[in-house]
Amino acid sequence: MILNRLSIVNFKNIAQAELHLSAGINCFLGNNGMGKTNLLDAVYYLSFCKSNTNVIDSQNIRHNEDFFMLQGNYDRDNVPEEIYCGQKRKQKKQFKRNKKEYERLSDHIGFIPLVMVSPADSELIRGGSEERRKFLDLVISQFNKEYLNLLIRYNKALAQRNALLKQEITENSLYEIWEEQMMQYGSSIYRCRKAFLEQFIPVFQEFYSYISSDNESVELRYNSDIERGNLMDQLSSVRNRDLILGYSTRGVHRDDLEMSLGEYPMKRIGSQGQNKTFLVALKLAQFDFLSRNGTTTPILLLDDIFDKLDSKRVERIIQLVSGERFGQIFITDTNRKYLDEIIRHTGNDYHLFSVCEGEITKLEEV
Ligand SMILES: Nc1ncnc2c1ncn2[C@@H]1O[C@H](COP(=O)(O)OP(=O)(O)OP(=O)(O)O)[C@@H](O)[C@H]1O
Repeated sequence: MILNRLSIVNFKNIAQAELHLSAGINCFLGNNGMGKTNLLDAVYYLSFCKSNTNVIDSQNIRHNEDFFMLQGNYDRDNVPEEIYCGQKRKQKKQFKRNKKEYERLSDHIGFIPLVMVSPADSELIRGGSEERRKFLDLVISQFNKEYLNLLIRYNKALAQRNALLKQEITENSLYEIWEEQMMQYGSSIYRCRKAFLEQFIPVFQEFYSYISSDNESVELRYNSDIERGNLMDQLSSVRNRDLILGYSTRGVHRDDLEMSLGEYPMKRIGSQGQNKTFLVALKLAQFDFLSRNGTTTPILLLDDIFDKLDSKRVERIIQLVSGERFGQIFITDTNRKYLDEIIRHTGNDYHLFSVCEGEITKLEEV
């Protein structure tokens, strides 16, 4: 998937931009607060029909303006595709593919596959288990449509059981209906997560080793209550305790991915650079997985990922993403002098742009 041309009007601090992009690496350089992330967010928007940072659509309209407009002209395996998004204040957004408006935005999601790595993703490591389940669910549901259904059904049964617990109902038969469903859907969710991780973990480890030049060993371990035995039996055995707590303490809604560096938890002992490497390796493994299981190579957005990484690791990441497994890449950085040099050494096609107070200008390569 290649974004050849991007037009932006009034999106956040970008008043107007018309960019012709490289099919290889596109690098956006500028000081803090200039609009680099906003530009990547515009690319993200055209894939996911929403901003990665701001959930309220109208807040993405440039201050004191009435609308924003984004248009991307893509090459999807040699087929041209035009994606348009228009948002006026107090109106529903318009989203069109080749000038035809989508009836449901969900029909578009997945059509322009994209993976973004941004500083906010550090929650994946530092945050609670919910962040990691969200990550698993997002990646799996992008290629397995049935998975989303399983999650919906499981969550419904869980909500019903929790409602009984909150009302302090003690009749066993009422619980059993929902506990059976939690077991049935939960076991299927477990199998999907397990199968996904069996493919995902070796790729993640391969990427981490490459970026860290084999200096550290990292692990990802999947933990689930399903592995402790029959879920229905477990739920019935903890029912009295759950009644006191008012929520369900067993099930796949508590699954977690244990992340470790050597023998210790990553979030406790990892340095900032090691955490960043871990995160980049996770997201690149997500990219690899989507690429293998999807119909076209995703676009990769790397927002401000080089902060806290030493020059060796930056170089390894650039080498990795400019290799055959990756496609078109967008990178932001704050005027890092040697980034230009590293990219030039890869021999890939690349464009450099400067971003200054929302104005984007193409820089000539030296
Ligand atoms: N709706 C809006 N209208 C006008 N300006 C906006 C709007 N939303 C955000 N901004 C401005 O965009 C700027 C932030 O841009 P962005 O996050 O892209 O910066 P950046 O270049 O990525 O910086 P950093 O290097 O610090 O990450 C801020 O100055 C903010 O005020």
